[in-house]
Amino acid sequence: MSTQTQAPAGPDRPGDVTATPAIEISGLTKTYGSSDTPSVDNVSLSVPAGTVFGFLGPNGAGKTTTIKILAGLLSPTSGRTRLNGYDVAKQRSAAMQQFGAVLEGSRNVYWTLSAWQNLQYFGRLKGMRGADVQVRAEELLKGLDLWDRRDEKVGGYSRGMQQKVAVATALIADPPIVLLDEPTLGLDVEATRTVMEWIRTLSRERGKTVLLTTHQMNVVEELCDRVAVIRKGQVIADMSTDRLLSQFRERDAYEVRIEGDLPELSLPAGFTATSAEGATIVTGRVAEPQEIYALVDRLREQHAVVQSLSQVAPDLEDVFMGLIKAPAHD
Ligand SMILES: Nc1ncnc2c1ncn2[C@@H]1O[C@H](COP(=O)(O)OP(=O)(O)OP(=O)(O)O)[C@@H](O)[C@H]1O
Repeated sequence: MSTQTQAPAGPDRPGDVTATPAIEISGLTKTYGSSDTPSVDNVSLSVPAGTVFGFLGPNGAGKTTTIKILAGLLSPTSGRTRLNGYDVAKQRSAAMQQFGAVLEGSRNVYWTLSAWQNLQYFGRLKGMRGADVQVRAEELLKGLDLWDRRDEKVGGYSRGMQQKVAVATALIADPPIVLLDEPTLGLDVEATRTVMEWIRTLSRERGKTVLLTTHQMNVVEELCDRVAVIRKGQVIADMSTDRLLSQFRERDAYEVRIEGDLPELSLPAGFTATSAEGATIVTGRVAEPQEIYALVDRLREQHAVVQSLSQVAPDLEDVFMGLIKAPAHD
């Protein structure tokens, strides 16, 4: 007689992080109410532990819906999501211990409480001991430059400070997975930098898995190891960030800055000139790098003084448009 081993109740292979993806989404579909069209349509993705994964797509593509399902805030119409091997629907309590989340509009923060009170409240809610919450809250508030204003109500903070409190709240219980929906939306340059440095530290030094959505190309470029692009609820690309960027660098535009106001310049097809504060900016796209040298020669023939030549990185909208024309996976 043979003995059958029961499948473990937790992750498929507990402790084996290489075998269990941190985030696993299989055939996920969500149709809201009586809508005919699914907002998330048979999405499957696997995010290895320790990765910063960019979940990208145009407005209304289905990113927030997917994150809300991962966070257990919405039920899918069909399909399955697992966090560190724990099924979000069937092993809810264990799955909820695996992540912290920053959702749109800092909804994981109480505005009438101070930053300190928010962290105490959410730490206790996550089952932490009071003494541990105090230590962790101090570490987070100091790290995010909020310590001096920890006793003020979050509602009175600037948008950047509120977002930093949202990040701190998500990290209070030191979860292995961090879900960040537009973590830098509406932040100024300095606050964006702080939040980005934190995300990088979380991944590189603390081994966390980060899934983030963003519309900012620099965030993708600087932080993400891998990206998936979703459009109309469907994944149209799932590849390394390097591959995504190299594919689109070829389509990059160039910008040549010329001394003086010279809108009458004769330019090759595809280039345009605009005046800008005592200078002229010539922009356009080239198929071959040599074309840019031909442009510069032509400008010099017209006695234009070239001050600078730079490549303009594509923005994410360009990337999405390119992917729609040429879907890609690797
Ligand atoms: N509560 C809801 N009820 C009905 N439809 C919804 C609801 N929430 C989202 N949707 C619809 O689902 C689709 C996907 O929305 P979702 O917010 O997930 O997109 P997104 O990719 O996060 O967009 P954005 O970048 O603008 O935040 C959209 O068509 C949206 O209108």
